[in-house]
Amino acid sequence: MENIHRKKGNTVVSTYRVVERFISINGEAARAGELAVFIRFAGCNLDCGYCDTKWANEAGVPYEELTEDEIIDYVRRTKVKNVTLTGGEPLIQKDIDKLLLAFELEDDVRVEIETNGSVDIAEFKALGGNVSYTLDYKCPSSGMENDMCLANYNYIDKNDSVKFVVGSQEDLEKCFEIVREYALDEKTRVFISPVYGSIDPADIVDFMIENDMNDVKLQLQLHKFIWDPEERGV
Ligand SMILES: C[S@@+](CC[C@H](N)C(=O)[O-])C[C@H]1O[C@@H](n2cnc3c(N)ncnc32)[C@H](O)[C@@H]1O
Ligand SMILES: Nc1nc2[nH]cc(C(=O)O)c2c(=O)[nH]1
Ligand code: SF4
Ligand SMILES: [Mg+2]
Repeated sequence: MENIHRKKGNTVVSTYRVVERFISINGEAARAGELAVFIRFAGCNLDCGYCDTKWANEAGVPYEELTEDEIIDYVRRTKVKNVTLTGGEPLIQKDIDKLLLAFELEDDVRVEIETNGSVDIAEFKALGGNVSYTLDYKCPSSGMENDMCLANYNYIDKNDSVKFVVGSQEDLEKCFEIVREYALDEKTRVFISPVYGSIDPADIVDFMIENDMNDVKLQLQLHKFIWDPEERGV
């Protein structure tokens, strides 16, 4: 993303394009059901056919330009311990490494990054800290499968997750193949989630049973059951 800076005295500080920030329960992955504070950044390098947040990726989307201090101050004021950085694609935001380092000083918070699986996470993992990565594997129906950075499976651990958002039997078969090829169920948490409204979750369960997928979890996006699935800020 384009570099944006703001001056604070003589110091130039980075700013981040935030399209929405809100408190909710996390509807997805390892901390599903727990309170979380969300920071959603503008812009994405992919264009998944099913994306439920396309609006955040549009060129003219309104955004706030927030500094690290402003983001961290907001998170502190919420008193919520789980922070989800999402988008758009959080890991293509200019200076996101600086924001992650700033979060390291916050002892009480756990940061989760929802990332699309196309960005090499090695340099971010090397920063350490209280950060976990929820990495999508973009299945065939997303149209973005060729962009996956498979080297990421060398860096993930049990504090991270790989999520397969599936919309078809072909997606399920690809999920099975990738989990097996990279032994993902031994290295990390694995979630299978339906593309909302595109596949019956019961078909996912049948597939899991038929293929002895013991160490993966079906995950339905909780927020889409609690609120209108089109609603923002939840
Ligand atoms: C909107 S994306 C933003 C973060 C990042 N760009 C990514 O793709 O992981 C957050 C999560 O929502 C999932 N998602 C997007 N549209 C969806 C849909 N229609 N049904 C189910 N999950 C969806 C994505 O696969 C991803 O796991
Ligand atoms: N409640 C809620 N939980 C979420 N977990 C991941 C989300 C995302 O869009 O990345 C999300 C979201 O948009 N809402
Ligand atoms: S990578 Fe994430 S934000 Fe980007 S288009 Fe796909 S689902 Fe949407
Ligand atoms: Mg979402």
